[in-house]
Amino acid sequence: MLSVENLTKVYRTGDKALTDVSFTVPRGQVVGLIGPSGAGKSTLIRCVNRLVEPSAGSVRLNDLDITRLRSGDLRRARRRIGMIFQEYALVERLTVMENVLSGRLGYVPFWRSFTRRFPPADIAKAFRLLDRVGLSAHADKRADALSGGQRQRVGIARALEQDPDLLLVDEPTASLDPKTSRQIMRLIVEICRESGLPAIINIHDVVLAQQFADRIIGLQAGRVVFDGPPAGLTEEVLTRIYGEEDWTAMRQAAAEDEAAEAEQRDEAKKMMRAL
Ligand SMILES: Nc1ncnc2c1ncn2[C@@H]1O[C@H](COP(=O)(O)OP(=O)(O)OP(=O)(O)O)[C@@H](O)[C@H]1O
Repeated sequence: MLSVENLTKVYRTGDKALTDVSFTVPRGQVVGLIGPSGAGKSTLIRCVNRLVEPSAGSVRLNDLDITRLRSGDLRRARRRIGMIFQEYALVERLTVMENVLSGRLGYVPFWRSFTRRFPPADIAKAFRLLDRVGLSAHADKRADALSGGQRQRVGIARALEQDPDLLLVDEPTASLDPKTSRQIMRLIVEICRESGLPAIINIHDVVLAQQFADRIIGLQAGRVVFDGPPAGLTEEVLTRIYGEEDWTAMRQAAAEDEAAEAEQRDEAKKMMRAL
């Protein structure tokens, strides 16, 4: 379980990015973190693994107070926090398998990581994970030969190879088309449920968050202004989070996306009929 208590972050510039943020995420729960640009979503995700140092408050993962750890212990704790990124952060010239195994780098001794000699159990686990994310046929391909959706699947497998107790996911679908975005969100949520992993997903696409997350936390100017089930995201709540103008624009964009997808499906049908 992840427990965030009264988390506050003031950057050196004086920007107050988070104010008194508190919530707990139980095992297997996927939280969609939403809010307008500058609301503090990235800061919150980064404060959890202390890539950004919180100014006050605490972050606990199971029995470990992450906010009190010193460098060596913090490094060990970070191994247990899997991260999935918008731009996948793969090593392009390495194979899919090597990228997944790099999730173990925090665990293997330096000489082993240098020679890339991983224990058989790690390799067996990587094969199982590649199978789970639907990439077993691609294990030996170079990462730069994959599509965006496939790359993100590698990113997911790499995070899981770490044996994490928590997943932090930063805009996982921002570089993907709508259909692939839904597949990736579905995969992340299914995996979290199967393995009892708590997850926080920073996601700007409200429709996608609503469709897949178990719970939504809405940030506005660094404060939690909504914390509840996806069904609770009423117009009034969305206006509270995004303000009138932004929310209208976002719904318009979602409607346009949907229309574009429908058009693509029609085109595909026409082409099939013409064959
Ligand atoms: N390194 C930094 N130094 C100073 N201020 C920062 C820094 N990073 C973020 N901020 C400020 O903190 C606030 C929250 O930013 P943050 O990036 O966490 O928001 P966000 O919700 O993730 O936005 P976006 O959706 O645009 O990524 C903003 O006012 C931002 O300008």
